[in-house]
Amino acid sequence: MIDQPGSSILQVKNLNVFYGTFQAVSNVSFYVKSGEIFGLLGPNGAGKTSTLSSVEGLLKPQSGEITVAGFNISKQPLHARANMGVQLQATSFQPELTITEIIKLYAGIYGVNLTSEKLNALLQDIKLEEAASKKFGQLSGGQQQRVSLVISTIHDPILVMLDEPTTGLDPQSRRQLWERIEAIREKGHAVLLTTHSMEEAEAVCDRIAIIDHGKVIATDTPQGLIDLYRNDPAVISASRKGKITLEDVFIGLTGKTVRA
Ligand SMILES: Nc1ncnc2c1ncn2[C@@H]1O[C@H](COP(=O)(O)OP(=O)(O)OP(=O)(O)O)[C@@H](O)[C@H]1O
Repeated sequence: MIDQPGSSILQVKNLNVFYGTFQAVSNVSFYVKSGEIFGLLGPNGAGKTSTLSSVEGLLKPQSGEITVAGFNISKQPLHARANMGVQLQATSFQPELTITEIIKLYAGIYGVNLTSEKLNALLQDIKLEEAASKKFGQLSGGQQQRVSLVISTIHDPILVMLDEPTTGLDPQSRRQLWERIEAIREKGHAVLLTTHSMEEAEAVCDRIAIIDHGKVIATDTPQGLIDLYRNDPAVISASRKGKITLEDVFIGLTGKTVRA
């Protein structure tokens, strides 16, 4: 049941994804409002990427309805996709191209008029102005992530989707990326991200959904989930430091077993 979607930019209703006979996503529903950062949390194999790929239109779900900015992803895919920005994996970019060439290439693909002032401002913003002529393949993982986020937001989409955006980043780069994600929220746009970091979920997400075995098992604000489950015996037994954290709630709800 979707409660109070309000001014939702993204609505996902009763999403079901199968790979052959295996059901990876089962009746998943959630919404993301304007000015909201929404996190999908779940153990390995829970169905987060399958959900994200369905929203991105890269995967055709067996059933369910997805609307982005009011456009149905299967009926009006071009309109829906024009309103979203997807952070691509570093391996999606041509390593021989320079940062400048890659940013210009994607600006062209998205039909964005990128003046040299705007390009310089973007490069300054991600602290890569001096590396502008470096080949993408020569950048560190963190630098590549920053370029990738710039590209996903170059056409100023109202929904930005990030699959584990800060994995492998040092604390400084992670903080900087969080600030960039928060700047998207401040514009009144929406962010859907996946993360394995409970710290990240608590630091930047306004609401989260915990997914396990393809199903949403809880949705609330991080603090709301802690308050709701703090007396749950499984959550208390997961607690390590005498106080209940979001990670304790996550382990309490999804179990201690490492997924195959
Ligand atoms: N192309 C595919 N063919 C068959 N099974 C798949 C395929 N893609 C994903 N799966 C399976 O679907 C389930 C959900 O995978 P998914 O990648 O959505 O999980 P996830 O929550 O993103 O996991 P992780 O945290 O490990 O990235 C897993 O059991 C996975 O093995």
